[in-house]
Formats: sequence, structure tokens, C-alpha cells
Amino acid sequence: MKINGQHYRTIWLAQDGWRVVVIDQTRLPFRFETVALGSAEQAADAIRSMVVRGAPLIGATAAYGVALAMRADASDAALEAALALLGATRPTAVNLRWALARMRGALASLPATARVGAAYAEAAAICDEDVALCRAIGEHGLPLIAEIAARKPVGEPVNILTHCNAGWLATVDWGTALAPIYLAHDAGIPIHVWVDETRPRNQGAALTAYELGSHGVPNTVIVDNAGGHLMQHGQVDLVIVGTDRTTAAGDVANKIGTYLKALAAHDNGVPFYVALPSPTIDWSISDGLADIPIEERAAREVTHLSGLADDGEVRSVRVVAPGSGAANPAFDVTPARLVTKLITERGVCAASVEGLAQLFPDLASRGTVV
Ligand SMILES: CSC[C@@H](O)[C@@H](O)C(=O)COP(=O)(O)O
Repeated sequence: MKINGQHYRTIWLAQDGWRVVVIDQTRLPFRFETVALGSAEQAADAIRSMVVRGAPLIGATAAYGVALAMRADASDAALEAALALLGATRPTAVNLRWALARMRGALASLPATARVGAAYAEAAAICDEDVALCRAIGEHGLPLIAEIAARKPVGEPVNILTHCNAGWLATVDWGTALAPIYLAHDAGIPIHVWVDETRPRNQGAALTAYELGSHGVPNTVIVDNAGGHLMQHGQVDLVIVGTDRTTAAGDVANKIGTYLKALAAHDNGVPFYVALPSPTIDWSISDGLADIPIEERAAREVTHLSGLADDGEVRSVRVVAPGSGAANPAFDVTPARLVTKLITERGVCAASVEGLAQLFPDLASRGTVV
């Protein structure tokens, strides 16, 4: 993704060759700042505090967190401690567990002296693969948008609604839900994106609008409750969202509020697509409602909002009546029956055991290593 004409991934190695640089997403869209992570503890903090967020980027950061830990101490005990520390940062995105399992698989059988180099190489491979997976998701999703564009009067944009941020910032590059949108835009298809603001943390208003705007994709931010109204009035052609964990049967956990968008889409005959790379599939479970752990975050994210004040400073203000409590479930589960199709790196499939198994026979039969 280009920011001010310069291409950035969301995670890279510092010039010193060992620290791990990430974009501080808590500062966007008003400040573009990077942070250099120098230890597993700092990587864990970055994930926990959502300096980095989005399922694939959480996994990539955790992988580099293990490499940082190995640089400090490459013993068996240090490896296990780093895996435990990083694994406890956020519960819902299965990419975290997937990346850590992969790091353990790459390192555990090696002598301590070989672990640092192998850990950096494996983390870099996870990042490079994520870029390729997301690009492939874009290529498989593009025809779905092109088909709708072909049915519209020439020049009329395809209106796509998205929730949260499942773009470049949530991955290493390209994004999942936004990858088909970028490719369609680059192919000259007129696109307009309805961006759900995505309370409480406003990943839509702050991050999705920022990155779409940086790429020149026309977009309009709406309050989370506007989607149903727009669908009733024929102003949404399709919905594309990402996911933090998809079951082997196609249930999808994504940012809180996704389920309500799926219900509204279903009621209005609007196609509801979920884009995901295979590391987001948890092959060990099939009932999303029963088996996907839903992160409960701090009440302060609900009681307070932060934004740019007229004096140019970013400030936090309370919006909830003093004394009232606040609940903050960060994700919800959309049952497979409400998902039109899944868009993956291997193609588009039904959100079902059969659909996923057909595209991923190798992974479906093996189950997830966790
Ligand atoms: C490609 S990212 C898919 C999901 O991780 C994304 O939609 C999402 O819900 C992110 O939640 P977040 O709490 O910002 O990490």
C-alpha cells in the first residue's frame, strides 16, 4: 500500500536488521508513526494495546515476537515462555495461535544456536506468504465485483459495504476484504465503499477510510446502524467483510456488529461475502457460537471516544453518562447460513463443511495444529 507515494508493508525489519518496525495504528488517521519493537514483551504489548491489530497482522507480529525472544535467549524454556506470553494477548483471532504453532514447529527441534536465524526466516516467510494469500483473495474476489459492475449502467459505481478494517492495515499488505476492492479499483471499475465506523474503536472511520482514501478509492463513512437502511433502499450492491476465525463449517467471527449486517443483508437479498486466508480457518471446531472465544475488552473503549480536537491535538472524551457501566464484546459470530460465499486464496466457496473441504482437502483432513 502506498502512503504519500511510498510503498509500505505494515511490518518490516529495522535498519539494524533485528528490531521489528510496525505502524502505530492507535495514532492513525491523524498521525503516521512507526514503533520499533525490541523484545517479545514489546511485541505482546503492541498486540494487546492494538498498536497492531487485524487477524493476519497479529499472527505476523507474534511470529516476529518469537524471533525477538530467541535473540535474547534461545533456550527451550525461553521459547515456551515466549509462545505463552504472545499466545495470551488476544483470544479470538486464530491466526495468532496458527503463527505461534508454526514458529514452535520450525524451532523446537533445532539446537538453540540455530534458532535465532530460523525464527527470523520463518517470521519473514509468514509475512511474505500473507502478502501472496491476500493478493490471491483479491484476484478471486475481483470477478464478483466485476459481475455486478457489468449489470450496472456504464460509470455507475458498485456500492460495497464493509465493517471494521480488513484491509492492508489488518494484514501485511493488500488486506482480505479490501483486496478485491483495490484490484477492482485498479482495473478501472468504478467503486464506492460504505465504511461502517465500527464502534467502539472506530477501525472503519479511522483505518479503513484512511487506507481507502490513500489508495484513491471513493468512500463514505456511515454510523454502524445505517447499513440496514441503505440496504433497504438499494444502495448496497454487496457486503465484504473479513474474519478473525472461521470454523470448518463456515461460521465466521468478526468485529462486533458484523452479524447485524449479515442479518440485514439476508433480509434485503444483498450478497454477504467473507474474505479470509486459510490461516484464519480453525479446522478443529464447527460450531462458531459455542466454540469461538469472544474477547471482552475494557469498558473505557465504550465510555470514551478519542479524536482530533479543533486545536489539532488528539483528545479523549467521555460520551457515556457518569456512573453507567459498559459492556464491550469485541467480536460476534455470523452463522454460515447468512454467508453468501467465502473468498479465499484458493477460490470462492460455500460457507459449509463441504465447500471448505473441497477447496482445502489437505488442511480439512489434518485439522489445525494448536
Ligand atoms: C483481515 S482482518 C479480519 C479481522 O481481523 C477484522 O475484520 C477485525 O475484526 C479486526 O479486529 P481488531 O479488533 O481491530 O483486531
